Amino acid sequence: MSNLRQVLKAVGYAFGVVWRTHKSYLFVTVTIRILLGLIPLSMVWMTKELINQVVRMVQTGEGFSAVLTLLSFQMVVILFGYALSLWTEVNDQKMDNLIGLSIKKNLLEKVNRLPFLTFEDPVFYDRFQRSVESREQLTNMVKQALSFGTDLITITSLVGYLMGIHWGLTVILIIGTLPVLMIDMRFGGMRYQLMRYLTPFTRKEQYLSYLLSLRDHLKEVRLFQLGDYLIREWSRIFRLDADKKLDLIKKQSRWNMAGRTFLTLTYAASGILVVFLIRSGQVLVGDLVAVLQSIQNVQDKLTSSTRTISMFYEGSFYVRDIEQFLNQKERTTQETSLVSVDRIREIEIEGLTFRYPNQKEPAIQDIHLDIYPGKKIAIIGENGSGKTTLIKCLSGLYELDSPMIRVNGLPLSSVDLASYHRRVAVLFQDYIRYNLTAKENIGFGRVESMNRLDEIEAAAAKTDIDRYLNQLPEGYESLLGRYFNKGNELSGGQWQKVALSRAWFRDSDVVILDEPTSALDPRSEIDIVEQLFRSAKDKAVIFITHRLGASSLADEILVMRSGKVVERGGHDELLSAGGEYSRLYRTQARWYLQKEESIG
Ligand SMILES: Nc1ncnc2c1ncn2[C@@H]1O[C@H](COP(=O)(O)OP(=O)(O)OP(=O)(O)O)[C@@H](O)[C@H]1O
Repeated sequence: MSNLRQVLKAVGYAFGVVWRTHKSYLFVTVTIRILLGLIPLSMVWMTKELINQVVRMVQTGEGFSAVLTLLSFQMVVILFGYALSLWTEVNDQKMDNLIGLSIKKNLLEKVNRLPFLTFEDPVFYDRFQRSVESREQLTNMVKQALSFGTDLITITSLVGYLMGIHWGLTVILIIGTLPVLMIDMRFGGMRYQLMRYLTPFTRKEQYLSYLLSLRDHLKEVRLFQLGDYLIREWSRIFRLDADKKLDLIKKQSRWNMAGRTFLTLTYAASGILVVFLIRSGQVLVGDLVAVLQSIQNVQDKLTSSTRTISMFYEGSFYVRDIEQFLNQKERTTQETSLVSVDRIREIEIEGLTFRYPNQKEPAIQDIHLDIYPGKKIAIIGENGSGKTTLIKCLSGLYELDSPMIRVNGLPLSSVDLASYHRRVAVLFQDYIRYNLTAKENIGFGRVESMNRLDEIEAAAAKTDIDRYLNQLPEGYESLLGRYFNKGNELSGGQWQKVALSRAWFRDSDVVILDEPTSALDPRSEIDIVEQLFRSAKDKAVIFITHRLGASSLADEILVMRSGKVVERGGHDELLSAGGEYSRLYRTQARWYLQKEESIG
């Protein structure tokens, strides 16, 4: 009973999607299917009339024109049915497009509204993959439901005809079909469970084939000669996936064979019953052909309907996946109580502690920091000490329950994040190298002002990348990267300058940069950091760096270790304190001096 509820709910959901996307499609397609459903009965009736008419003609020598008329009718009905089937195909394709667009768009919009923390959990990616795959199931479900409706009309009309001949024929039909239905339902559920089990493997298989085929990955794969290893690993997973599916199909085939055998036996039983009816003179020869044709027709439709029901059952699990995905908790951006910020005057971080999902230890602990326009802050520390986590929290990527971050005196959780993000420019270590035009690469910093080429050029000039961009074949309209034809590849440092210009182009109060100069040559680094500080006089700048030459220009330096701030202060103050910062600074300075001496 609960299975039936689950199936009905899923079918209702699938139809709801079509109804919302295209009502007129449903009307057209339902009408066609009703007509298609009635065609088999009319064919059976015409066959019966034709045979009886031929028998009469042979007996009396008259009625040839009636035979011809019946034949012509049959021809018209056959052609009409064919035209309707073609029309259905076109309509089904339209529906595929509409549902595909609607579901994928809903999923992507949902992804866009999910809290960033959701993406830290691998289970999310499994669920997303299943939901995307469910799209096809949903389309199939609607198509199958409509064919099911057509089949039901055919079955009801033919069963009505058979009932008129003898009720026993219907009973035999039902007995023959039940086992087939049960087998199909059982395997529908098993197919879904298998797909669920295989999702992480399918994702790994896709990941390995990306490693083997994407240019950025391929460099390392080739040079470390990882090709054979990765292909072996990919084949292992592919085989595991394929073997499991094959096992299920083999098992299902055995059961289907048994079900089919039983069904064929019931067909023979129906035939015997009809022969008895002819012998007792209850039906004519024409009826015999029509009855056998009807039984075969109904059995075919019933077996395809059981497959449809099993597919509904399987599809209902997918619908549940989509529903669960779409019901995930979203970012709190829609609440009307959120306060919009036009300008960031101050950010206070007080006792900020943050733990990633499923992790025992917090990644950062008890951080205190005051940020205001004009202040330049450098964050340094060993790998994994929590620097990036701190700026992710500061950027509002993670929703924090307690008011550990306050913006203009308000907890970040009560600030409209979209308005906050408008006033913050962030550049992460793993920034995006958009394989789009140079104009877009920089313009994305303030997408609403993307047509202000003079400002884009000014942002490019700040990092000195304008000279390079200007000499490209189509200037700022040139494609960057080699992903598309006619793209222009940049060096690592040039990409970083483009990304920095993007951050520059953003009209922000706070600039947050995670190792913004890691790929730059020392000369460019000094120029850019000095330029940044000069032109961002009225902005707060927070930057992470491993190069202590750059940090020496900051007003306040935070030294992090194991998620905590272990030292803080100005460059001179920290140098004279003789702690971690001074040790690191002197080590780096000595290294450069030694290099200089050895060159000298
Ligand atoms: N998504 C995540 N899920 C779980 N743990 C994470 C995640 N991201 C980072 N961590 C852990 O949090 C800690 C701090 O990482 P974080 O990236 O903030 O360090 P970092 O100081 O920026 O390092 P680096 O200098 O190498 O960039 C590390 O121990 C890391 O393993």
